Amino acid sequence: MDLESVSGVGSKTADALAELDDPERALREGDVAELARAPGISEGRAARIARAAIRDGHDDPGGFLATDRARELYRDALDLLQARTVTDYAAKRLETIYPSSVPARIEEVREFAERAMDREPDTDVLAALEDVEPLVEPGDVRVRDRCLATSDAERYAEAQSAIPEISVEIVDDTRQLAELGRSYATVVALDESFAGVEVEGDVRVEPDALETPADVVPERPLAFFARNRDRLQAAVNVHRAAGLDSPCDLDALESALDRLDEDGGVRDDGELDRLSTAVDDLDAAVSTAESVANDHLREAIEERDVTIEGTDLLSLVERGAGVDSLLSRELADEYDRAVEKARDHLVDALDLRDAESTARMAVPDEPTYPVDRDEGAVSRLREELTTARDRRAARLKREVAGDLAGLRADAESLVDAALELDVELAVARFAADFECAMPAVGGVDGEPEEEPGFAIEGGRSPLLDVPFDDVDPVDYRVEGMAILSGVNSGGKTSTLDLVALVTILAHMGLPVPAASARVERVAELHYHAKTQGTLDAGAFEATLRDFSGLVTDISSDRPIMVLVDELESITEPGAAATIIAGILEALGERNATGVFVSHLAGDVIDAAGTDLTVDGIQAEGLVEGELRVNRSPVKGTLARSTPELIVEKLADGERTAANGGEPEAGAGFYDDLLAKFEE
Ligand SMILES: Nc1ncnc2c1ncn2[C@@H]1O[C@H](COP(=O)(O)OP(=O)(O)OP(=O)(O)O)[C@@H](O)[C@H]1O
Repeated sequence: MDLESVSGVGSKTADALAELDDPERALREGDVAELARAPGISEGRAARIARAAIRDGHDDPGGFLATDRARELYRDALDLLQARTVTDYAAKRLETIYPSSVPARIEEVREFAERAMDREPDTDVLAALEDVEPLVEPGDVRVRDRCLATSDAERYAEAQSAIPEISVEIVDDTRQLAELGRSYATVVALDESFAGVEVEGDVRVEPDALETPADVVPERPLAFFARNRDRLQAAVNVHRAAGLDSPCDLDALESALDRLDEDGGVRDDGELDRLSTAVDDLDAAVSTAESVANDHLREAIEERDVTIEGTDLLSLVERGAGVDSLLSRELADEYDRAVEKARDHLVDALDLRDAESTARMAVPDEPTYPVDRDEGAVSRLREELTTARDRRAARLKREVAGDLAGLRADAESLVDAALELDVELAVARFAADFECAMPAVGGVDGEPEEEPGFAIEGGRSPLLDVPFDDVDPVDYRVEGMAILSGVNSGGKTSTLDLVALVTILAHMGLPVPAASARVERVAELHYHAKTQGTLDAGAFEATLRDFSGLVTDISSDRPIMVLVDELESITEPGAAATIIAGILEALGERNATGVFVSHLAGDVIDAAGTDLTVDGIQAEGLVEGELRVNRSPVKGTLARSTPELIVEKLADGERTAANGGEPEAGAGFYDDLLAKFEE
C-alpha cells in the first residue's frame, strides 16, 4: 500500500508512518495508538489520518454532514461521548467514528458498539484508567561505565552505529586493552585476536556482541520499561480491575517493573544500595574516622602526664624531632588503639566487607597528630567500590532486562487494550446515561433497504436545556417530506435536533437515545437551522440556490435527508409560504426524506399544488395559563397556534363572566375572533 495514497498524507507524513512496524495494518484498522507512535505524529493528527484511511478503505465518498448545523450536531454527539472517556487517547480515538452511508463501515462500528454496550463501567476500572497513556520512546541513553574495544577501523564505525549508547575505543595491543580495563567497569573486546588474553578487570572478548546490543547495554530495553513504568502499571491495574484477558503474565511483568527505578536502574537491591552508599559517603566517613582517632588521642593525651627526662628532652630537641616521635615513644599503644578505632569506624559505617583491607589502609600506621588519611589508599578504595557498584548494577540490569526481554510487544498490547477499553466504556456509559437503543438502519445488518424515512419511539434528546430526567419522550415518524407545525415553544426545533442526532448516531454505527428507532440510510444530511432575522436579498438568493442544488445537483442515487427550521424567517410571510411549498414539492419528487418546521403550515398547504403531509405538536390545553404540550407530533394534524389557544382561553373567560358561570357560545369579542380562526 502506498502510504501517500491515503487522503491527506503527504510525503513527510508517509516517511514518519514508514517507521512503524506495520503502517498498512495500522491504517487499515484505524489504529490511532500505533499511528501516533510514528515520529512527530500527534494523537489528533493520527485520528485524522486514521479517519481518512478508514474512509478510503471503504470507498466512502464522505460528505454526509452537508451543512453547518449537521456538523455542529455531530460535534455535540462526539462531545457527549468524549465527556465519558477517561484518557485523552480514547477521546481522540472516538474521532475516527464518523457518520457514513457505507453499510460495511456502519456494520463495523455497530459490532464494536454492541460489544461496548455489554461492558460494565465499573468505578475501579475508571479510576485505574486515569493513569493509562500511550507508551512513549525513551530519550537517548548514554552509558559511561562500559566500552567496546577494537583494533579495526571498519569495525569501529560499525560498533558506533550498532551500539551508540557507549564509547568505542581503538586498541592496538593487549597493553592498551589492559589500560581500558582499569578505566571502565566493563570492556567488551570485539576482536577474535584478543581471545585468551589475561588482563585485569572485567574485560570480555565477544566478537558477536554487536548482534545482541541489549546484552551489552541492557539499559536500552530497561529505559523503555522505566520510562513507561507508570503507564504499564496502570494498564496492569486496568486489566485486573476489568478482568481483561492479558497478553502476558501480569505478576511477572509487575515484579520486573517493580525492580526498576525511574532512570532505568535496578532498585531494592541491598548489595547495590550498600555499594552506592559507600561510594557516596566515602569522604564523609573517612573524615569521621579521622575525628574518631583524633578524639581518642586527644583524650588520651589530656589524661596522661608525660614525664620526660631532661636528657631525652634535649636529645629530642637536638634531633629536631617533633611530637610524632614523642607520640610513637610515649603513646604508641594509644596511637594504635586510635587508628584501630578509626579503621573500625570506617569499615562499620560503610559496611565494607569485601574492601576491608583497602579500607583499613586509609588510616595510616605512621603516628601523626592530628591523624590524617592516606589519600592514595582512599582513592584506591573509591575505585574498588565504584567498580564493584557498577559491576553489580550492570549484572542486575542484565538480569531484569532478561526478565523483560520479549515483553515489549506484550506491553504494547496491554496498554492498547486498556486504552481501547476506555473507548468502549465511553460508548457504554453514553448508552446507559441516555437510555439508548441500537437503531435499525436501512440496508445494514440485514435490514430492508427500501423502507423510506425514519421512525423514532421514545426519543429523548440529551441536548435539551432541561435535565435529561425531565425530557419528555417523543414519538415521530416521517416518510417523504413533512411540515411540522406546532405551538410556540412546543418543541419543534428540539424535535428536528432529535431527528438529526438520531440520524447522525445511526450512521456512525452507534446507539441512539430512544426506546427504538429506524432510520433510512442516506448519503447526506442537510439541516438548516433557523436564521435569526430577515435576510437581505443577496442572502435570500444564496439560500434559494442551496435548495436548488439539493434538488438538481445531487445525483439521484444519493438519498438525502433535509431538515429545515422556519425557512419563513428568511423573507416576508406571504412569499415564504409559496417558496416553502415549492421546495417541499421538488424535494418530494426527488424522493428525499425531510421535515420543514413552519408556523405557516396552513399557508404552505394552500400554496402547494399537491397534498403535503402536515404534522402538529399539539397543546393539550392551558393549565393555569401555561401550555400543556404533547411533545410527540400528531400525524396529519395542523397544530393550533398559540394565539388561537390564547383567544380560546379569553373567550372562555368572557362567557363565564357574562353568563354567571354558564358558558354560552357567540357571546362577545373573543368568541367572534375564535370563530375567525375556525373559518
Ligand atoms: N421533549 C421535551 N421534553 C422536555 N422539554 C422540552 C422538550 N422539547 C422541548 N422542550 C422544552 O421546550 C423548549 C422550547 O423548545 P423548542 O425551542 O424546540 O420549541 P419550538 O417549538 O421550536 O419553539 P418556537 O416556536 O419558539 O420555535 C426547550 O427549550 C425545552 O426547554
